[in-house]
Amino acid sequence: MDNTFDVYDTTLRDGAQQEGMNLSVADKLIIAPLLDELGVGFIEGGWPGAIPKDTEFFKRADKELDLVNAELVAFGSTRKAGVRAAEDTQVRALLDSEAPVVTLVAKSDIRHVERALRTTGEENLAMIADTVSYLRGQGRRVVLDAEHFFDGFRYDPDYAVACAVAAFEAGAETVVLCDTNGGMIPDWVHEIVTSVRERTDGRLGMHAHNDSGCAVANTLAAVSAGAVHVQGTVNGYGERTGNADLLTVVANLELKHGRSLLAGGGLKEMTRISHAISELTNITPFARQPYVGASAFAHKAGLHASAIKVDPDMYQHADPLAVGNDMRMLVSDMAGRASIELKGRELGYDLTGRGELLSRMTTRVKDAEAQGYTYDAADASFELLLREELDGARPSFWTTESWRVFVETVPGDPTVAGSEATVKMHVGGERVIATGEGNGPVNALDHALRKAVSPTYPEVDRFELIDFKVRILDTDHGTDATTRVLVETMDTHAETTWMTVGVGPNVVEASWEALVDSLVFGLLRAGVASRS
Ligand SMILES: CC(=O)SCCNC(=O)CCNC(=O)[C@H](O)C(C)(C)COP(=O)(O)OP(=O)(O)OC[C@H]1O[C@@H](n2cnc3c(N)ncnc32)[C@H](O)[C@@H]1OP(=O)(O)O
Ligand SMILES: CC(=O)C(=O)O
Repeated sequence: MDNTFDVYDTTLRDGAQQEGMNLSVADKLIIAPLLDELGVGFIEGGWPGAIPKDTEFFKRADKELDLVNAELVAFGSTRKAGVRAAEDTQVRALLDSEAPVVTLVAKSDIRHVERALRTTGEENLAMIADTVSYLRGQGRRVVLDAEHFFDGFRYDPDYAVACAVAAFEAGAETVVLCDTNGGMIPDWVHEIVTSVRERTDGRLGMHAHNDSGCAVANTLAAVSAGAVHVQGTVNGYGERTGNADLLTVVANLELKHGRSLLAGGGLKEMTRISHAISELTNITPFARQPYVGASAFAHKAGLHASAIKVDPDMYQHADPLAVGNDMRMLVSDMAGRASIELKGRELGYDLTGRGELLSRMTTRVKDAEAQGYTYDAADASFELLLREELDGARPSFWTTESWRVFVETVPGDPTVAGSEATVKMHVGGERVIATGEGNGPVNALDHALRKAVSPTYPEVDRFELIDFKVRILDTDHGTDATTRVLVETMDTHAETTWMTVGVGPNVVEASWEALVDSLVFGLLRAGVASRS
């Protein structure tokens, strides 16, 4: 048996079956080269003949894609019952796609054959054999996805194995055992794959869905039982709870089993490619995704930080750089001096040997967090606090004398709804009074603040507020509860973002604090000197 190991990506086919995902042909043409760059061996592009967009994708892929590492695969089903493979329109569409590899889905659970296909077990075996040998005769490499294999095997092992044997005898290079309903657990998978290996000597693969939460573990169990082909999707996209996350599967096989699977050392590109594909699918990346998630190597507990200071391996199962990710320190009420020191280092401040300062900072962070501040989400506010401790005073570009805001609504007249804010400040050596209008009080304050400071600090015009989150902290206090506001700001020139936090007895006061800090931090980061 050929023991070459296949990494087979089905993001563009099974991944696209995820609720809410809608990939255009153009999206697929951008994602395919990213998968190729990752170094997978196979890219399943879709089902030509069934889905018009996929037919179009293969037509354009033939001309527009220049894959270096991967073979393009067309997916489709075996011929229909009672029809010759050569006359089946779906099979014809697979050939017309010009893909060098075809993956056929075939029923391998006798109950599905009889109840869903409404045909006999014998005819289904003929459908598999005919379609595989016809495509082989047309010069295509063929993989067989044995649908519902595990459930089918548990019900009637002889029939499930007969489907695999029919495919091998007709020339399929690999039979992929599919946990289509995703309900398997690793020990069942290991036992079944082992048993199938005892009954056939062809190449076996694994295609797992995540309904039991075990898709990655099931894939690894299949590999340890002898499977030599793994299927999955980037970021675990897929129908219902998704497919096995191919990134996690491959990272585990490379880093724990010591195999080299991705061409061109693609492992190091994994985090970047995962996030680039999230952008294209328009699905927010999952922060806690193994290996590539933003939180995958983020440490919050003070005790972890104190050991990490000695050696990062003490609290990390793998080197984040191996998958193109990075270690991050989170500062919160769980921080200790080591957390502050490491966070400072991450932000570019060497706090080695500054024991007293670290103790003061730790106390300030814990006290502020007890009031509702949250620094693990607001690095910029943490840095301002640190600067204050280091310089002996908070960074300052102006002083605020007062601000006020009022809201006007006339019931029944939506044109009157609006807010107006006035700020009185000392900026650039002058007393400035500025007003701003907005559709709400925070918007009006933001306008007034910028109007007051931008003649002296025109840099603020490039700072854009891109996200604003409000959280009521004492939910049992109703309208007089403490409010926390998180503001995300972007420097449109530098294309960097930062988060600031404000806490107050109401949303407007909390917002003011977060807004002021966002501009102050932006000016500091842009290297602007105080002109006050
Ligand atoms: C487990 C998986 O995820 S497999 C991939 C599933 N992906 C998709 O279904 C997406 C693309 N699907 C489609 O566009 C459509 O469902 C199509 C074109 C495939 C079929 O649509 P229709 O022709 O309208 O068929 P309909 O939905 O009525 O029934 C499915 C037909 O496929 C047949 N069929 C189902 N599985 C198989 C199979 N493995 N081999 C051969 N025929 C099959 C059924 O028997 C039924 O045939 P019938 O028309 O003779 O009754
Ligand atoms: C083939 C496939 O997608 C499945 O069985 O889940």
